[in-house]
Amino acid sequence: MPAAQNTAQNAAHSPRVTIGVSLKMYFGHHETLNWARSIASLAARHPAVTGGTAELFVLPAFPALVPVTGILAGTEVRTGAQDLATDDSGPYTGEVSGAHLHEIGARYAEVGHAERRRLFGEGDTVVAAKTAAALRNGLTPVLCVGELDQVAPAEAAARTVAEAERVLATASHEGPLGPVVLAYEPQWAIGAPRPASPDHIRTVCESLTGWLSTQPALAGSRVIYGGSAGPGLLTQLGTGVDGLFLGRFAHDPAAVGRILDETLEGALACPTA
Ligand SMILES: O=C(CO)COP(=O)(O)O
Repeated sequence: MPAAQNTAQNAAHSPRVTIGVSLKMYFGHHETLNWARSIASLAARHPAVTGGTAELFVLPAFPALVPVTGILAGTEVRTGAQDLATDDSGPYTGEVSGAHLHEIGARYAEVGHAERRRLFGEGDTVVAAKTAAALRNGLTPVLCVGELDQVAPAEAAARTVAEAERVLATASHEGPLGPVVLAYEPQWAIGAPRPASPDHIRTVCESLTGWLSTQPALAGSRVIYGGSAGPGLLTQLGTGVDGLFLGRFAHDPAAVGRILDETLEGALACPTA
């Protein structure tokens, strides 16, 4: 397909910027619902969302998924879970299956976050099994990848592409792959005062995008950056990344509004097919 036609099709079918928010375990229940109401009202009127320049997804805690999905119904904002089980039903105390999540309206499931790897001992095998569980249940995996220690951008890119390749190759043994959101989150930049440098982020995200372009089974995937991301970063990044994965800096809905404003500024482009 000629490049111009391909670009035109992307513009027609996929929003240019993907903005995800994980609330982690920061908010109580009522705080979560109030935040979701603010995001619903923002999304209903913000031209980036209503005009399709930005797509927004939010990942609340499990108990808030049903009410938050209800609050956001009628907007273009989708919801998802911060985790899911490797299996679809059975004796797995405390777990929530992908089938259950899809049934209640979730459309995304986060897997492989650094906090789950570090605090809950999840390794590549579990992350791959959860990725496969999301895909077979109609959920888009938000697969977090990223180097542990701060290293040079080229080394970070090599490690991160290798991680994505490893996890997705293992997931492919369980079933067909499909579009994923690859969330590049350098582990050292999570919960930090500031994000990785724009040069670092661009180098790694462009490598991930380049690798994805060689993987037809993952066509339609996106590459977003997370790790102390907030207002101003998209503008600094310009091209080379498909969006952001927000944590603390989305707690103030006004900050989400400022980030959506940035998606309208025109300097951003979507390099991912
Ligand atoms: O881990 C993150 C998103 O999943 C990033 O969190 P912070 O932006 O709070 O560092």
